[in-house]
Amino acid sequence: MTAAISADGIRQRYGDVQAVDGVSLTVEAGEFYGILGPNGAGKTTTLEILEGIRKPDEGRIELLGLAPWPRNKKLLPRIGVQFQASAFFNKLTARETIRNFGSFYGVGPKRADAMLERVGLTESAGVMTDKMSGGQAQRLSIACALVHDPELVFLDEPTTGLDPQARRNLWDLLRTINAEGRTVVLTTHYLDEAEVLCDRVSVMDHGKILRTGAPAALVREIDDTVRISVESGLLTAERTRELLAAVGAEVAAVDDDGVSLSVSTRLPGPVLSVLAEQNALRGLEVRGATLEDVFLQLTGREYRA
Ligand SMILES: Nc1ncnc2c1ncn2[C@@H]1O[C@H](COP(=O)(O)OP(=O)(O)OP(=O)(O)O)[C@@H](O)[C@H]1O
Repeated sequence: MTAAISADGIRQRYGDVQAVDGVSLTVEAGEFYGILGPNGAGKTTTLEILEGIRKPDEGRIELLGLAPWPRNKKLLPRIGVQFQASAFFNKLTARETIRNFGSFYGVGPKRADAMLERVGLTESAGVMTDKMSGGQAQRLSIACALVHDPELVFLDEPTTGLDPQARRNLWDLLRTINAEGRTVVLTTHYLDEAEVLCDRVSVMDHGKILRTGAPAALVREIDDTVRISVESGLLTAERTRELLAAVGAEVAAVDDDGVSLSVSTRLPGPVLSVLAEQNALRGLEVRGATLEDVFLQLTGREYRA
């Protein structure tokens, strides 16, 4: 496969903050690629640099084989960038907005309206953008990014703030966009989103990419950690740690979020025995590792989006 994007040694500093600290990555053509990290990890800055919207302090980028900076007009029809919903003119309808975006690329009103239909907004075509729901606005912003049929699409946290149903609907749309052959690069702070959508994901924190791989492969790499949860309040995290240490149980982490007490371990047997002896099995759930555990292992702290 040909690389759609290759970036090497990107750095960006804002005053005292090293927002991007030596990022190198490759996105293959046709791939669904995710940059996953908590707020402030440096995802948006990285994305803007890859798109050619922002000049990095350092680093080399090739986008579809060309340098995106200084702004390369040849690239613009080939890439789609999802604008944040707030970038719309409030007093334009959805139809006027998509037609406007289409006109930037020489796309006529018929094709622009067809894109509105693609994202399920035909019935809301006459609604002013400031009267749209969060899900409708996100769909419109994706439609605007796709109106000129680009081969590479960048999406910056496209499902943030949506309710679960609206998120699932958007996931279906994004899968289709990718299945049609477009390369998709998405940033997200949702672990489940990265797990469900992405062929490969880069886990990012404090401006650095910590690991890149298929979500399932990243999870497998951390050696089958199992997460055992019981109701919070049965045992404190501290007491649990003491009890587990007393029997020599190997645990990666013990955490109490006020709802559940969770223990991550490679060897669930001794942990379950200790909890059973303490009569602390109410609400028991045992599940395999997820990207959350990958993040914990890579950073030593719980994932907080
Ligand atoms: N224009 C700016 N000026 C100064 N600091 C900035 C600017 N943009 C971002 N930062 C800082 O750089 C760091 C990375 O921000 P960035 O927006 O790239 O992260 P992010 O992972 O996309 O976070 P979020 O999910 O909150 O958008 C943060 O500490 C942020 O506060």
